[in-house]
Amino acid sequence: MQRPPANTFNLEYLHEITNSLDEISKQKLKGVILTSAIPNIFSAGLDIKEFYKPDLQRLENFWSSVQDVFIKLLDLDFATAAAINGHAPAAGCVLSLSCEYRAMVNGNYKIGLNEAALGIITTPWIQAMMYQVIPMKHTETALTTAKLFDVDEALQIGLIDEIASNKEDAINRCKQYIRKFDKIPLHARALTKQRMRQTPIKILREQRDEDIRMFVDVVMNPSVQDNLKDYVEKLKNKKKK
Ligand SMILES: CC/C=C\C/C=C\C/C=C\CC/C=C/CC(=O)SCCNC(=O)CCNC(=O)[C@H](O)C(C)(C)COP(=O)(O)OP(=O)(O)OC[C@H]1O[C@@H](n2cnc3c(N)ncnc32)[C@H](O)[C@@H]1OP(=O)(O)O
Repeated sequence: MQRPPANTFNLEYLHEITNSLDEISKQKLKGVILTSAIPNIFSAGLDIKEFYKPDLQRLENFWSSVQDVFIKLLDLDFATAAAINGHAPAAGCVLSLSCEYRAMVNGNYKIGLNEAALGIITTPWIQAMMYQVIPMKHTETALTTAKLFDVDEALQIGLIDEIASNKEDAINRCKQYIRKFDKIPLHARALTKQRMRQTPIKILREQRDEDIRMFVDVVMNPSVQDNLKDYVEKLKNKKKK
């Protein structure tokens, strides 16, 4: 990912990602590694500008595009791994959860889902993605407390699989993970993966419209807009301090 300054997802970038995923799905690949070209930030999540004082039509398109990206990512036949070379809050964390394996670079980085702190409720398919990786009890506590984990904590609860010393090491660990499937029939691997992931995929496919309505309702809630206003200001003012 290379969308400075923080690899955030706006509508256009989501379309680019969808096109790339369509492209790679046609190729006979062993696996894909998601990482960031931006030092210290894997992804800062969704672009807050998309949902602060939004245009309604664009907001609906935006969430529908988020759904598209995750349906495609969860459903990829080949192995997926994330070399998390920096902060991965919110949708940055969800992106890594869509992969089968996560190596995170050691450093003063945070990963987790902090939406509740903004008054936002995570949707059922995202909750399912998290409790397929870490136990339900940890998921509930993490989501309700808007917990952002440091690297050691993330390893301890299983939110990441390994700690890497740097980006290259993280990528090498991802490659080693992908090589584990060299001798496994592709079809068997792909179907097993699909069945393991059927909960979030099924929710996403069957409840798309309801999910969009829920998202729009949450975002347009006046108290959420107030929270977002403060949050945007806080991010802007960070540099001035
Ligand atoms: C709100 C969603 C609404 C409804 C959802 C409902 C249901 C769905 C539930 C879950 C779905 C999945 C979740 C999605 C929600 C999100 O992803 S919301 C985004 C949440 N992200 C964050 O809270 C991260 C905010 N950023 C940071 O904490 C820091 O930037 C970070 C620790 C990542 C890096 O810190 P640092 O290295 O110091 O860099 P800066 O803070 O200086 O940032 C660099 C520039 O990037 C801009 N920026 C950072 N994050 C965002 C962002 N999310 N959107 C837009 N812009 C962002 C920042 O302003 C700086 O810009 P500048 O250089 O000043 O121009």
